[in-house]
Amino acid sequence: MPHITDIRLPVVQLVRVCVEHHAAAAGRPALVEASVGFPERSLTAVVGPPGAGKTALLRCAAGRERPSRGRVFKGSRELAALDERELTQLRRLYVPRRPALPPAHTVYEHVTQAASVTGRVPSEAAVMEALRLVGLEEQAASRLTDLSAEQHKRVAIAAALPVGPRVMFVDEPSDGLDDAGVQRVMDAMRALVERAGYSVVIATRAPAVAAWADRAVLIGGGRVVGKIDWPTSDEIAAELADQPDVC
Ligand SMILES: Nc1ncnc2c1ncn2[C@@H]1O[C@H](COP(=O)(O)OP(=O)(O)OP(=O)(O)O)[C@@H](O)[C@H]1O
Repeated sequence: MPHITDIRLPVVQLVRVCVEHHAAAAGRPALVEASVGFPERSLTAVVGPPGAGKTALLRCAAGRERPSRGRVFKGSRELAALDERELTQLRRLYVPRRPALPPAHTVYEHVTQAASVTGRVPSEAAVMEALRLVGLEEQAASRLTDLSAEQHKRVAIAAALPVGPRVMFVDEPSDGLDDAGVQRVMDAMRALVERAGYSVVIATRAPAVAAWADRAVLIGGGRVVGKIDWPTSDEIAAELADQPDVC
């Protein structure tokens, strides 16, 4: 079992992050003084109701959105100090709710091409290892059009693997999937943690999905309102229900 201790340096850390870009339209800031760290070799679920700020938090952590205030660190370095290549690497590690994949490509071609945007073409061994980690090595030659929504999610995760830091942000991994699909996607993420030492961060509305994680970070109304280690679905649901200002 992986251990979470607060003395380990987080792979990525947010310190009092505020996102106010759309505050006027939304009626409130997307994030308010959100502080959270994501330790290596761990699966963290950011969980809360619709509009709570989960996507904003993951996008800030992945360098896709610049906070209005506060700081984001990758290891000991602030994102603002990273060069463009390092930022591009980090941004690729965010997998959106519905990844758009080019239909004409095979799985192998897509992972190779997607990983090459940072300027380094991954070796065949690195691509096959990424596909093995997400359980798709036998689909390497399949066209993306022939795969299911669940397999698309795993391809999108694999495409982020061959280059870059060992951290991964997956927005709503269970969106649109049946129970078997959720199981396969979560198994793939658990493999990244256990077999490759990744810090995997997911955003989800569903306490039952968050219960797969080593730690649940509860978010409501743009604020981090709680953290539960080794959470159960019931504990998460109860804690969220107790929050007066959760959305
Ligand atoms: N481009 C935008 N324009 C206007 N408001 C926005 C925009 N992006 C985010 N928001 C607002 O910021 C807040 C947080 O949104 P965010 O998408 O981070 O929430 P979420 O918890 O991921 O929600 P969901 O579960 O529905 O994906 C919401 O109030 C949302 O309406």
